[in-house]
Amino acid sequence: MRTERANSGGQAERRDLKVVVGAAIIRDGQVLACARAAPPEVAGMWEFPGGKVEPGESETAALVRECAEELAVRVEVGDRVGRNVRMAHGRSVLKVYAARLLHDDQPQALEHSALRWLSAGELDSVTWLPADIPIVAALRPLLAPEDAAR
Ligand SMILES: Nc1nc2c([nH]c(=O)n2[C@H]2C[C@H](O)[C@@H](COP(=O)(O)OP(=O)(O)OP(=O)(O)O)O2)c(=O)[nH]1
Repeated sequence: MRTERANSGGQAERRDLKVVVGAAIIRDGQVLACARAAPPEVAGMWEFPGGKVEPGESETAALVRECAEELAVRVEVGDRVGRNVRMAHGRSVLKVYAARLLHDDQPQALEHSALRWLSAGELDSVTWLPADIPIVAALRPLLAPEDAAR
């Protein structure tokens, strides 16, 4: 995405803002959380499946592609969850969308070290990447209050 901002001299300067999209895949009132396998600084922290939107690609198409690459699932992308979260000193922005699995596809951890389905009461049981924290708060009301199996 191209944006403009004023530099210290008050002049507008162009810069590229990278968009990272994440899918909050909800099934039976639980959201799919994914543990990053790399890089080492964030390995073991939890995120939504997704990644960078490629040039010319829509955010929806990027989510469909990333979910297929990372989890081998087909998804339908729904509404935005939470706000835009600036990352990397403002050079990128995280946007999360609700999504649902299609055709009874079962997620596989092709690129993550673990996958977990979390109810609202379980959202705090994992350490989320810092940018995800405001998104997780917005997600909470969309989920079942607790693990239905308990
Ligand atoms: N996918 C994803 N990335 C997130 C989340 N929260 C968060 O801070 N990030 C950060 C981690 C990374 O710095 C960046 C996304 O990078 P990525 O490695 O997943 O992107 P990608 O799949 O396009 O990977 P690559 O082509 O650059 O290897 O956004 C999240 O919930 N999901």
